Amino acid sequence: MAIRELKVCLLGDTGVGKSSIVCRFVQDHFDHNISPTIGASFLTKTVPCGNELHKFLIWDTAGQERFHSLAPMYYRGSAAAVIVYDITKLDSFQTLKKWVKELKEHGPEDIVVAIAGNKNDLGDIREVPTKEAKDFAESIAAIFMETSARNAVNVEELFQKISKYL
Ligand SMILES: Nc1nc2c(ncn2[C@@H]2O[C@H](COP(=O)(O)OP(=O)(O)OP(=O)(O)O)[C@@H](O)[C@H]2O)c(=O)[nH]1
Repeated sequence: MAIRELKVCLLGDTGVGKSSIVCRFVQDHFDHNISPTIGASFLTKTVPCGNELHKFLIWDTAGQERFHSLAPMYYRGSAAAVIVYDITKLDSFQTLKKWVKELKEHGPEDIVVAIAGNKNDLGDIREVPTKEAKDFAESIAAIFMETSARNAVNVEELFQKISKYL
């Protein structure tokens, strides 16, 4: 079976759950005490897609502001970017919009953008309405999903969608 390599990077505010999403996807594991990423980390996972195998080469970037300038190294050359916000933090949705703008200005022209509203297990303290995020995603032709790395909701599905798009 042919193996296709797909480079994907994760972007978004610190603490939104980028590493947790990757950890759920790659290892099917969740860690309440996961440490903030320093610089970036790299993981891979291979999944079947039709007659092919898709090998995701995943760059999980650090969301802390001091690492912002490193991000272009990871999104340049990426086939897809997953931009993550935390549904319980309106600020993280504003940060997501800044990432969308930066990708538009400096990212690869044909990059597939997926928006993930993470921590949807915390719906009772939600600050970002689903409709607002969905409408925004539609306006930029991005994939949209609300996920929970903790409860393994829509994480696999998110990467499957990206896989199909690519
Ligand atoms: N309730 C809940 N907590 C989550 C979820 N995903 C991540 N967390 C928690 O949120 C915190 C931050 O998660 P990380 O995965 O380190 O966030 P990050 O976006 O990678 O952060 P940086 O590495 O600093 O950019 C941790 O305490 C996680 O356990 C989720 O789906 N639900």
